[in-house]
Amino acid sequence: MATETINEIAGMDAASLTPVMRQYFAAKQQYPDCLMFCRIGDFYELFYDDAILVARELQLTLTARDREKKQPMCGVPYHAAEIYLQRLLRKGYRIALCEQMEDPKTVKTIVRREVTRVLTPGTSLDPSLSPEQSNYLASIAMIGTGNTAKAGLALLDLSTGEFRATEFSGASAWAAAIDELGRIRPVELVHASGLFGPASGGLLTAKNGNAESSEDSAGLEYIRTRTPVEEWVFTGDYALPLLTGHLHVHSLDGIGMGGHESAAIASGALIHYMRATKQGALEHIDGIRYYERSTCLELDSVSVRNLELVDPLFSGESVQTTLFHTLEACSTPMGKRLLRATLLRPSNELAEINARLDAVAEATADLRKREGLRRSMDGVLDLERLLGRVALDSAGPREVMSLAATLGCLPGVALADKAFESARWRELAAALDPLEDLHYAIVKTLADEPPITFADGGVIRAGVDAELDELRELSRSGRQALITIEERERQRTGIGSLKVRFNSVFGYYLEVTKANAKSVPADYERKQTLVNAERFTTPELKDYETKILTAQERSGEIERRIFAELRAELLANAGRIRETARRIAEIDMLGCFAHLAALRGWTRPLIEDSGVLEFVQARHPVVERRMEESGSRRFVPNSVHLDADAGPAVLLITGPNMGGKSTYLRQTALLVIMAQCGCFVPAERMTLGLVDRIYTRIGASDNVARGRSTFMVEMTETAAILNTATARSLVLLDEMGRGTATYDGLSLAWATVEHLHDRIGARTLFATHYHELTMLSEQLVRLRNLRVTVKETPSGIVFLHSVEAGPASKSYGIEVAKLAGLPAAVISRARDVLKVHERVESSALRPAQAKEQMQMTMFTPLSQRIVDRLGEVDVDEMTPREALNLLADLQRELKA
Ligand SMILES: Nc1ncnc2c1ncn2[C@@H]1O[C@H](COP(=O)(O)OP(=O)(O)OP(=O)(O)O)[C@@H](O)[C@H]1O
Repeated sequence: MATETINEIAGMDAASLTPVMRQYFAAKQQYPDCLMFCRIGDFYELFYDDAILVARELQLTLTARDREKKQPMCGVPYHAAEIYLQRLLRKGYRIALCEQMEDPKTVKTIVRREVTRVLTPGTSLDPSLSPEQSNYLASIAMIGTGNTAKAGLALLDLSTGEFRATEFSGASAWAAAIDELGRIRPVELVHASGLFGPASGGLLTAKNGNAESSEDSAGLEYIRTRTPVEEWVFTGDYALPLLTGHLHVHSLDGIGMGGHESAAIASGALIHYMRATKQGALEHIDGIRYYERSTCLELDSVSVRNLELVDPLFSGESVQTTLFHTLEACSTPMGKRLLRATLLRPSNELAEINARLDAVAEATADLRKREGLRRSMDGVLDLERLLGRVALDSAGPREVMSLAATLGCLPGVALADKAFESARWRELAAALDPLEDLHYAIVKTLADEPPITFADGGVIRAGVDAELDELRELSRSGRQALITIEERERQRTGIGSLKVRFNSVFGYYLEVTKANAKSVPADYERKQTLVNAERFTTPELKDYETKILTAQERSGEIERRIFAELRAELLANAGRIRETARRIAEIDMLGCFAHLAALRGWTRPLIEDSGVLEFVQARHPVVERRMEESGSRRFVPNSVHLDADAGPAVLLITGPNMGGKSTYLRQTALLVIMAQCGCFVPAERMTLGLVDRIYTRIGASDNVARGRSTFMVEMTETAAILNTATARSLVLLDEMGRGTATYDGLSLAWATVEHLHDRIGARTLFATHYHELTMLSEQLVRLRNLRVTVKETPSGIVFLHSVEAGPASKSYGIEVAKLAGLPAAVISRARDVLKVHERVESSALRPAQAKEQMQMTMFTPLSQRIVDRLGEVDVDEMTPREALNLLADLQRELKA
């Protein structure tokens, strides 16, 4: 199969190409980064490299346009194209649709073709998107360097019209922006072409999602498509007026972005990109929100992943391990999305958190009002996405009617909300615009059950437009007249089976069977002859046909016009609709928190501005729920007591593998996040001094796939913590240092704990298998040792999962390995080796002797002699005294 590249072929003699191929190459040259879907008749065709690639990705048959098979080609039927396009977009490709701009029937030469739209992952609506997922298109703008650097981010979710931006300053601006992107995980990132590396290649060979990562772009590997655009798009002179012009304001101050130039440039660049990809009217992008990360509890992308807040740690795993799944009991898609966003950005403001908690407390305490509120949202559909579809002109009459159904629920929601007293409920009720005027505008215009499309008419309600009513009457009476004609003609001709019929090619006609053709009167004009029938028309029939068809055509036009007016009215109110959607989302999320609190008996956390972190009898919400669902053991509650100002600041947790150390760490972080979101918590009692940032270093993350060693990743993450944590942060370190030689790891862990304790003073939970670290409690006054407990039984150990004061005495690693099913011989040998190790460590042997003994032990196992002697004796022949003597003998040998 020929695999010439487009460039090679484009260099061919243009005269040797067919006109269609010339059009194809012209389009391809304009959009070289896109897969070119070229409309030819009833198919979209792809050629050359695009054809080869798409045939492979979509498992399509690759054919050829010419005999020598030098022009590979594949195609998808036009009517079924959507499904193929979505599959390619999900894989990160960009697609250009090159359409026929003329009706082939009306032109004699070749039809004109033009690219009418460019589809990219961030600019197309994926119908399979779940309600809670957002489909962010992002852009990043960098201005200045060093301490004066600013990194601006803009995010746009086309499906809802949500448009927001933020900015980071100083030497770490770039890293912070990349981290924010890692948390949000947009599907597509637009950037200036030279931003990520040499101007030639840019960040990545962004073409078709086959991105190559570079050091600079580490942290961006989750973004499927990265799109470089010309540098000038990201300049203030171009992007700022574009943004203010689009949003109809005079200055950045008008949209709350004064002083945030890099954020505004990133936002303007997104508007440019939307226009460049021909996304049509962008009316519903009518505002932008500037947000600050500092008003929230900061969670870096590593923690978001490690704690499985919204996605499971490894893609493809069940979502049941996520906090989002455990907390998701919202009634509306907007509520689900807000919950997800809130988990990623819990609040850091005391007043805000308490306002939410007050509202949740009130709704938790009153079952009747709470259920009333939740029931009022039963019929509420996705207001934001429906609006998005209206704006993109992809909403049909039925969808606009569902929008009306949702709007119809709003007064009920407002009423249910008004039943509550607390400030937040009142604010929400006061601000909730029930949009009754828009509801009325839709229901008074559209029929109760409109058809899906305009083809059959009947979209617009009777009484809306006098001309439409008249035309409908005309076509109704016209149809009645046809029935009368049929009846009359049957009598006149004596042909009982004569029928008046219609088809789109011949219009109305009289049909008689062949057998009756001889009885047809002379004034019938023959239209068509079939095998069994003859079709005729008459001047009278032609007259009615014209009347009916003209009336139908005209009423179709009127229906479309009225629908377009309705759409324009809705779009003119897009801002109000979106604001309302935001309030509904908040009402829904608070109702969901109250529902969970009541259902699961969760308690209200006491939030204050202090260094305290105290949980009494707390449970891990996700693990507990999964245990309940599987009907397995009960979760064992545990307590935490930390006080960064005046009490213990570091908890050092030791204990066996599988003892519950990681669960204890994660549970602490999750409860802090829940509390700062305004949610009640699974604990008997909780007092929390506001946390500004949560840092986690838990287990190996999937960074290894990026080509960095586990140890390197661990140290990079630890460095980030030690460099940026504050006395108000919460630091969780799990098994730090295990990725390198024991003593190196131990020393690093030791120094890290000291640094956290002495210099930073952050509330810290440190789980470790280095028992040596427990000695730190003698030296560090604000460090406490905790241990997860186990019970030793004759058949092995039992995990109690309860956390107690004091260091663990043993690590039980070999017992856990035994439980895991390691062969008995390996377990027995490991026990021998361990004993020698322990003896060497505890004895006063000089290093040389110790080494010698270790080597001897490793290669000539002591136990072998004992095993051999045991093998030789015949137990049946021994007296009890002989057996005891042998046992004493063997023990002596072992101790020697
Ligand atoms: N408090 C608890 N109550 C009941 N089960 C628990 C509790 N804590 C942990 N578990 C269960 O014990 C298992 C091991 O927990 P975890 O991974 O936290 O142990 P670990 O001490 O961190 O182990 P390792 O040191 O090997 O990483 C998990 O399956 C968890 O479900």
